[in-house]
Amino acid sequence: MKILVLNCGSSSIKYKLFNMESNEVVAQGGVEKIGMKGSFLKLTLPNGQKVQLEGEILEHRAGIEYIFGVLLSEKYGCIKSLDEIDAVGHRVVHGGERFNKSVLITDEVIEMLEECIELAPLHNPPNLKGIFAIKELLPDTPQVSVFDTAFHQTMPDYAYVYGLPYSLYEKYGIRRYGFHGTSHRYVSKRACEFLNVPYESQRIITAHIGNGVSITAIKNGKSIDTSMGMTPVEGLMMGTRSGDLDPGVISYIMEKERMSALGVSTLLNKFSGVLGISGISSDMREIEAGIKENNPRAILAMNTYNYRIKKYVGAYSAVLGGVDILVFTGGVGENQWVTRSTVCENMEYMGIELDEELNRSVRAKEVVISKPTSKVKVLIIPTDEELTIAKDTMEILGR
Ligand SMILES: Nc1ncnc2c1ncn2[C@@H]1O[C@H](COP(=O)(O)OP(=O)(O)O)[C@@H](O)[C@H]1O
Ligand SMILES: CC(=O)OP(=O)(O)O
Ligand SMILES: [Mg+2]
Repeated sequence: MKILVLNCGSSSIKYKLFNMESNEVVAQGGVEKIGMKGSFLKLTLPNGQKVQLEGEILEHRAGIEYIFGVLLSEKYGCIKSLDEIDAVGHRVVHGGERFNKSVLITDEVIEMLEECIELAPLHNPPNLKGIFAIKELLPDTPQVSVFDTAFHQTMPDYAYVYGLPYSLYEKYGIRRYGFHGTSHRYVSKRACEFLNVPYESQRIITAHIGNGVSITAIKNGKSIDTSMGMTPVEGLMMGTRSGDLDPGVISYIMEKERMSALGVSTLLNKFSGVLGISGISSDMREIEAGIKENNPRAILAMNTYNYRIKKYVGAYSAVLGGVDILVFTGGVGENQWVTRSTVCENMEYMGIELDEELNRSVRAKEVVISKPTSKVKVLIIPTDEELTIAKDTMEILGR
């Protein structure tokens, strides 16, 4: 059985084609700069080599057609006919309160997804474009929607409600939803399998530290709190997103800089966080390079970034009543030892004892990085959102 997983963003479409019998990725890549000058498709060949193919890709449907062309091509292809694709699984960012698990996409589901657009105007419209394109191009192929928000629907009301007039929640659904749920679910379960402990009775903190950053408290297999909010800008500091901030600052900036709502949203989402503080880049590898050159703003960006993760670990330890497992994942969580080390520093009081030497020497693989005496097991678990989406898709189709 072959399942195509799509992650449609505003100007990009990432794809992976899985052979579910062997759990293998048979093709992967992405279209970038959709609707812009210089759009292209980048693919990774089975031998790891990367290939870039230029093409005029004006909108999402054309992007998916381009991907199909490559999947079928003699030179880079891996299938002979599109009929070999048994199902398509989509990453959908916002499922609001309507979806607490993955679903088969029907016309009724599409209507509900359209109702969620208001909550995620940046993310859901491109997700829907992908769904519509597949509906047209592969009308007989089942599609499944896997939501970033679904795993967090188990949060208690006191964790998700904001301190605003309750009517705003009733009127617009303004509350915490949380994101990266597919990743938090996958790595928390994987950690328990790896440690051979029952998922249903653990207190787990999962730190997804990538371009977007979020942290989740999981008790007895359920998300009970998470750092992202109604939108993915709340919580930890990220590559380009501010994370937590005094709400008073927003109206102040709008007034002082004569900024519109859209302007301030762009500022908080695209020009803040690590990029905003450092003035160098949103990419942690470049921040590390800046630190080597003693760039004070790179140092400040790194310190702020790590400090905030530590603060949330402490908060979620309180929320969970102690911690059994702490998981690091995402591009930074898997690769950057200094963040893991700083977060775990002086945490012996709550049972975290990191094996410093081991932590420095490992990256991007499943490994326990705490000392054998550590009460809290600290792990790196590389996330795999796409495989989780493919597995959900297969499960929903009852195969
Ligand atoms: N070797 C590394 N050392 C430090 N940071 C890294 C390394 N590799 C990747 N990263 C960081 O991971 C980020 C991307 O994380 P990832 O989880 O892949 O992002 P996305 O949210 O786009 O899926 C990059 O911006 C970079 O900061
Ligand atoms: C929802 C979200 O924050 O996703 P990403 O980290 O992929 O930007
Ligand atoms: Mg990611």
